[in-house]
Amino acid sequence: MKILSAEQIREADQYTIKYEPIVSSELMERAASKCSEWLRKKYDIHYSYQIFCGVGNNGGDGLAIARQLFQKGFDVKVYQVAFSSKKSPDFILNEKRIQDMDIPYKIIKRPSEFPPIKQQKNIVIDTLFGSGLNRPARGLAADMISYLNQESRHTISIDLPSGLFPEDNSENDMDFVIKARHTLTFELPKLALLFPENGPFVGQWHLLPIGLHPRFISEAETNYHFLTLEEIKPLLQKRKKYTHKGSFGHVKIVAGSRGKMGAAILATKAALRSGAGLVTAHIPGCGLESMQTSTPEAMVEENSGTNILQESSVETTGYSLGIGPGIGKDHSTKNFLRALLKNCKSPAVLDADALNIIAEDESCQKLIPALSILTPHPKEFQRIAGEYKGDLEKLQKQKDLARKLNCIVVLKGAHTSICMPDGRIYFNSTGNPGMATGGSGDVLTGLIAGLLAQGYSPENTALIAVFLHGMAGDYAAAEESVESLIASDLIHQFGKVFRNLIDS
Ligand SMILES: NC(=O)C1=CN([C@@H]2O[C@H](COP(=O)(O)OP(=O)(O)OC[C@H]3O[C@@H](n4cnc5c(N)ncnc54)[C@H](O)[C@@H]3O)[C@@H](O)[C@H]2O)[C@@H](O)CC1
Ligand SMILES: Nc1ncnc2c1ncn2[C@@H]1O[C@H](COP(=O)(O)OP(=O)(O)O)[C@@H](O)[C@H]1O
Ligand SMILES: [K+]
Repeated sequence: MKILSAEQIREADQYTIKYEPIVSSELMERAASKCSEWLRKKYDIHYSYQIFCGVGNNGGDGLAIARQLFQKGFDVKVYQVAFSSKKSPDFILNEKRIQDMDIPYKIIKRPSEFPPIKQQKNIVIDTLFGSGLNRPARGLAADMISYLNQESRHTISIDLPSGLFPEDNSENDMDFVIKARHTLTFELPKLALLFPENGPFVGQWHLLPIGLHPRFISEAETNYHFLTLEEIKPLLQKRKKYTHKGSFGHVKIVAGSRGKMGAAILATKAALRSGAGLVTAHIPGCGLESMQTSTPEAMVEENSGTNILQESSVETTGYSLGIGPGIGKDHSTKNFLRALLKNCKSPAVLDADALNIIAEDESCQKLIPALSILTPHPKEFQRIAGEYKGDLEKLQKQKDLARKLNCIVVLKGAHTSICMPDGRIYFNSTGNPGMATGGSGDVLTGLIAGLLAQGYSPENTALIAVFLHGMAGDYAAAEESVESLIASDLIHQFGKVFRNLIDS
């Protein structure tokens, strides 16, 4: 699914109006009815609504939502926040409709007119600004936003939390952005909804399709995508009858040190459960017994080091390598990694301490095979890419790094972003906070290495693995809870994930 800019979304609205064709007020009516349906599904008739409208089309949405809820018998109060006299034509039309009905409607011109916010079974609908915001909120609008943030316990924003720009908020004044519990956004996700720093404003967001013209969307150019099931399903290969273990590649997990063998075991098990034909774990001697006992399906190759990985020759030809979980940063491990990378000619997966080591050693970065997949979490990313001010700058640094190293950079977190060397970025749609638990990254490393071994391109490997990993997290959380989820649970869910994706 594409992520478009505010400008492109405006064009998509206009294109839909012209070529569907549909009059703009009808498009607004359609958008509003998606919102009121969503609200009615979630909140029963005992809930009341206080709807705060600006004077543009976002405010127009608010007026139409108010009318639709009122017609269904809900207790609705509507407020126009008169921060400007320039009302949009569709706002004026909907204002007229509301005034012709018996819906309580007040115009707020100054803060002393702010109404009390009902606390019990009451929803505040925020339609002050949507994608038309062109400067930070000031004056009456800013005061209204502060007041609602202070008084309302249950705010739902339409299209965007008012005050938030759809992409770049680096120059915004975040004191004057609505803090919503839910954001109902139209048709396509906006970049700002995917940034962790905007989480407190956006709350949980939901996509409501409003039937923008598919031709415009399919022809629109963008570097940003939202990764959904529809994109992933066609990428998956079904196993053929006359295949054998040699058909599914050989993974080598290079991982572990004393006290951190769990990382190696999790990555190895994940590689096995990803469907790789063979998996070998290259580990320090201290891990031999635990690995063989916990994971009898894997072969073990003992490093010359007892407690850490140190210089020894490792065969890399014919393997998909997953390097880094739990290896530490000992001087001898650094030398080992350098020699390993020098030797390795095909794309590998680099994670955890492998990334921390290359972060400190620029010359080592040049040894990373082209189209390798790097999987830093935000702290590891900062070590390699340097400091950044906000999430937009972080994204730019991610692009710079992917281009510089000619690698795929998977920046982990909620909505993990996957950046290709040419600058395309995919944001993941699966996963949940239950996955913020030690070892879940190691599982991802094993899964990526396992898919890579089976012949998926590095690009498709990264997309599929991140999506499946999150899906496994969602299944695990649904079966147990986000609180109790541990990394091994993810591996246990791989079976169900594959079955649902490939066989369905
Ligand atoms: N036909 C359409 O184009 C559709 C538009 N829709 C809604 O329309 C919204 C966009 O509407 P608009 O473009 O009218 O803009 P908004 O309603 O988002 O913004 C309101 C107006 O306020 C002004 N403004 C911007 N920043 C301001 C500030 N800081 N202080 C004071 N005034 C400011 C702008 O000139 C803008 O016209 C979308 O977010 C969506 O909610 C939906 O109804 C779907 C259909
Ligand atoms: N809040 C969250 N929502 C979705 N996914 C998350 C969240 N927090 C963490 N994850 C996922 O869990 C994994 C954590 O990886 P990482 O930080 O490397 O853990 P570890 O090093 O302990 O294995 C990543 O794949 C990340 O995307
Ligand atoms: K809004």
